[in-house]
Amino acid sequence: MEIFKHLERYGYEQLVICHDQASGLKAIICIHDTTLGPALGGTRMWKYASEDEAIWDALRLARGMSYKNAAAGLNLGGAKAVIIGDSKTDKSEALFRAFGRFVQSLNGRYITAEDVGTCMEDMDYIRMETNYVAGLGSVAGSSGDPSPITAYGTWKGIKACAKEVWGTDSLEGKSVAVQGLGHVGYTLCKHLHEEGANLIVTDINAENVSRVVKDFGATAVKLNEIYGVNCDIFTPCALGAIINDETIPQFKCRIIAGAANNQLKEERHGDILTSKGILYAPDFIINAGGVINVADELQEGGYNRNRAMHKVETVYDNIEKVIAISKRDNIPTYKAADILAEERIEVIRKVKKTLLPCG
Ligand SMILES: NC(=O)c1ccc[n+]([C@@H]2O[C@H](COP(=O)([O-])OP(=O)(O)OC[C@H]3O[C@@H](n4cnc5c(N)ncnc54)[C@H](O)[C@@H]3O)[C@@H](O)[C@H]2O)c1
Repeated sequence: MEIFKHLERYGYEQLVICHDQASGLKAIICIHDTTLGPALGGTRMWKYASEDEAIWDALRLARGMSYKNAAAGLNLGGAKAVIIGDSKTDKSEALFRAFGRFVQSLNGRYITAEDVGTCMEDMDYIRMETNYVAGLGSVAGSSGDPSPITAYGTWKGIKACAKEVWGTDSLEGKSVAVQGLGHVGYTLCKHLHEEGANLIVTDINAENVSRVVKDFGATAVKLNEIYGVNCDIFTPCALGAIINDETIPQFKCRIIAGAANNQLKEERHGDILTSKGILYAPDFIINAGGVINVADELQEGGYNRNRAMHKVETVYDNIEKVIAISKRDNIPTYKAADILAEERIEVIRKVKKTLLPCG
């Protein structure tokens, strides 16, 4: 494992190995870039097959957070932490408090939050040792469940895509195929239905399907049929890697835009979508509502839901910016999304440091 070569190549700042024998804590905190501000990124708890796998995951996810936060227009850098362990059996107060002390030791360079395998209660334990944690369960004024805000931002992002493809951002009469009707998918269906879109839906959970059929008059299809249905927009809100060699030949839509993370199985699948004339809304741009929501807790005076909702509307503008860069540089949108983030970090890095006298 050539860690320093990798850190140098992608501009990483810091990799922290955290160990506490008594609680069994084995964690890695990776800070990718703090040009824009303190590095925000969740703590993942996972049964990694090896220490190398955990380190690589922390590196990959931290860099992803720099891009997500920068492109969302947040004054935050990117980081991620991973705890090696089984989230079903290895959690304890001591483990999260030990981890909280390591977060505190970074003195605000890293702000943590929940992620896969961790929950708000775990964040409450971390908070006993550090203030550098967002998304708390027990603290009044915390940002709470991010899903409705993510759904709202995703809806705005879909509208920006529609504007590009059809010249109007109205979704009235458009057919939208939604895969996954959980926390985000359900609320997104509500927005789409209220705007007059026709919904075609699927989910492995039959109850979730029935609810959307009943509440929004959606048409249900079998799990594997969702990719090939006749629709204008395909909206993945369940799993990653659903844009792949098997699904691409089935798509009949003009737009793929949804909240799911890591939708492209491989980058080349983004190139294929472009060659087929399908507009792809890069996932980390369109699903930024969750991080925008939690980041609002860090503002002076604490969380303000109206302000978070207002900020999430910029997902529309960010999709427009991605499309503009994609046209400017003649590149697929997934690459344009990276460039949007990189350009913002570079511009701010170069702003002249003028002396600010205190007092
Ligand atoms: N919740 C957020 O704020 C947020 C923020 C950013 C990204 N995301 C991403 O959006 C997606 C949805 O998040 P969520 O919070 O709604 O999760 P969720 O677990 O509440 O919902 C996911 C839904 O997908 C369904 N599903 C799982 N496998 C499926 C399959 N093979 N076919 C069809 N449906 C399937 C599940 O039954 C569930 O109803 C995830 O990929 C998540 O990582 C969520």
